[in-house]
Amino acid sequence: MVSRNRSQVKDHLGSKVLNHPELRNTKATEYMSHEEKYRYNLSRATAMLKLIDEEGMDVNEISKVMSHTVSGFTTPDGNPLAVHQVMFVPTLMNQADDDQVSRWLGDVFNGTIVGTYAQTELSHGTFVRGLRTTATYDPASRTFDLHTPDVSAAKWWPGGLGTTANHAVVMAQLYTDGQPRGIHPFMVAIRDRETHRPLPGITVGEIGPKLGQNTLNNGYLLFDHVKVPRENMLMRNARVNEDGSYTKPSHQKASYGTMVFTRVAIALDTVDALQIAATIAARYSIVRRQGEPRDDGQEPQIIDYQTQQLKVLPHIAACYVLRASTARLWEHHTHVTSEVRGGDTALLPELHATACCLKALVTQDCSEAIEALRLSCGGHGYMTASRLPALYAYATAGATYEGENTVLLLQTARYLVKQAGGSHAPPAAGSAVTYLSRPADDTPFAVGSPAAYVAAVGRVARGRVTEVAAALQADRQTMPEADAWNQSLVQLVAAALAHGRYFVVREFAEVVSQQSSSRAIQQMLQLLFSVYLAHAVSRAEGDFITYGGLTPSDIRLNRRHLLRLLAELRPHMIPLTDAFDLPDRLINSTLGAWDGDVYRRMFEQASHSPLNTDEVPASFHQAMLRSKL
Ligand SMILES: CC(C)(COP(=O)(O)OP(=O)(O)OC[C@H]1O[C@@H](n2cnc3c(N)ncnc32)[C@H](O)[C@@H]1OP(=O)(O)O)[C@@H](O)C(=O)NCCC(=O)NCCSC(=O)/C=C/CC(=O)O
Ligand SMILES: Cc1cc2nc3c(=O)[nH]c(=O)nc-3n(C[C@H](O)[C@H](O)[C@H](O)COP(=O)(O)OP(=O)(O)OC[C@H]3O[C@@H](n4cnc5c(N)ncnc54)[C@H](O)[C@@H]3O)c2cc1C
Repeated sequence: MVSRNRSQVKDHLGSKVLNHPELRNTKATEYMSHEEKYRYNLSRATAMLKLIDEEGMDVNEISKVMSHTVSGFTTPDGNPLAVHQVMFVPTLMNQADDDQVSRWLGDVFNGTIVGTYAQTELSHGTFVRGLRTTATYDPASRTFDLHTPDVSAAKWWPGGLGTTANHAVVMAQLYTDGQPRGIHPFMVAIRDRETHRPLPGITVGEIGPKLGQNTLNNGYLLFDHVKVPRENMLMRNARVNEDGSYTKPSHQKASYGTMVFTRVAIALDTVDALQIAATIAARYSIVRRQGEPRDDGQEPQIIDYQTQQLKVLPHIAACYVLRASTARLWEHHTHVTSEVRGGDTALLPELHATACCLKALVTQDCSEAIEALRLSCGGHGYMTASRLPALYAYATAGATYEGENTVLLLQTARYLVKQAGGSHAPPAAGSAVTYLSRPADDTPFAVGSPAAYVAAVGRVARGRVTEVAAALQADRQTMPEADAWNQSLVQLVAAALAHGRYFVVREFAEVVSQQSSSRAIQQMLQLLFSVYLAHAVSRAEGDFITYGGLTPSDIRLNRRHLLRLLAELRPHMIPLTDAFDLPDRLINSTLGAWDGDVYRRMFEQASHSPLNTDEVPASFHQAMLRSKL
């Protein structure tokens, strides 16, 4: 397959799955049992993997398939092979050495090896250094002894581990020569390739129901002194030689590379979920009429209420703005990864800092936005068939997995305060933090000027970062580092989010300025940007007064400006969501179909309820009448 960008891959696969003999026909899964749902989603995930294979995609393109637009259709209850595709395969590609890649990859691609990424334990997820699974090297047998010291160190959460995977990349504390060497990845067979039974010493199973995505097939895993050959430690970065001598990786956190990649992918993908939710809410807000009839005798379309415009329209603008910045992050990741593979890790700290704060900002914004969009659909938004609950469950999981958001924002803050204090290597040209070492942009604030808003967002970021850096510095003189850090946690998180917001708006400003193909498109992008900026100010008015140079009068003007902009955007709402180019079957919502035939669809989906099969369900007689209540 020729190289395509992510959006082309998504469109291409979208049309392929809609016409694929094993994928095109869907079933409603709401009334299936846990086991039936798993079987249905697994068989579709497998058909999808075959399709990817037929398409001849390379590993980089496989990760693009993660697009929620496509995977939400193929595996509506969660893809049991997602972690295989998005974490296991990339970990092998990036952390196994060339010999190991050639040893395993054939079996991975012919489906003999199905894997997961087993890092989190019952008692440790965030604090990776605290993981307690051990891998102790024995030079005599040239094996590692993998062991779970007690139940709190059981691996817990890995996707696909429950009943699907037969291999895992296990992150464990390495010991050689009696010395702890930190967390390292090991390729471990956990189930027999033929029988799929757990191998000796392995205890494995599924962890049970969750808020959503119940067929991700998350699992638990314990090791009772399982012997793993030396050649199964992934050795692209660190090495253990036969005699037990140990070679350190070129970068201390080289083994955390998969997490950086997945954070970037999650940020991109959560915007897909927001686009779907925004399309559903926009279409429903046009169809739905309710209230005192107007002069034309019709009840108003709910989108004509100002409050409804505020609930829906800023999130459509956010789709455009966040799509652009996450796409830029993806490009940046691709570039830095190739540098790191070539041995140059100079750009890694900033990539890590940016990936952490964008993953956090995007998943937080998108999950809040999807919930607001769900509420904007009133009672019907609460129906499973609206798809909005599942979209929320998907987006909010992204706020926790792959690094809990607060924790990731603190990683970004750590980088920012070091930059502000000059204790980090100076940023490279084009870095996203150069503004911290320059005087603040003093462009005066003016409603109607996107450049003035961007400057104000920059002043907020700069003000937040420099203020907390100074507070931290002062506290460090009087108390231990951990206490000083803890005294500033809330402000550090706010500083990292402000930095993330500045990154996002600068990237979009560039997109708008570079758009030259059509004046009309540029004007529309400007309008979307203005809505996003005015909404951002309205959500953080205190910050814009405290750090951004806005006066209370500017704040009042901005509130009015935002409402005017929403009225201006309102006639474009449907074209702007149609432009996401989401076929009805990929949207899969009673409220969000293109033809707006909402009420017929709602009745149609109710007909699937098993409680409607008989006029009087047997359960009624069994449970109520017999109990003579
Ligand atoms: C919170 C973390 C980052 C702390 O890690 P720790 O080892 O304790 O950090 P230190 O305090 O020792 O060192 C900080 C130091 O290291 C740099 N750094 C940290 N991470 C990276 C990285 N990935 N790449 C480059 N550099 C990194 C950091 O910048 C500091 O540098 P200094 O120069 O300032 O010293 C860590 O524990 C962590 O990442 N926790 C989150 C755990 C997590 O994300 N788990 C994911 C599990 S898999 C999953 O959830 C799958 C989901 C399914 C799906 O995605 O579908
Ligand atoms: C759907 C799903 C799928 C997952 N898939 C996988 C997988 O495939 N593989 C895998 O290995 N893992 C997986 N995970 C696990 C996931 O990565 C962890 O749950 C996540 O990293 C958060 O860690 P935790 O659960 O330890 O949260 P905790 O760290 O216990 O978080 C609880 C609270 O403590 C706070 N907190 C913790 N540390 C700090 C700190 N230093 N400073 C300030 N506040 C702090 C957090 O902010 C949060 O409010 C999955 C999780 C989910 C929900």
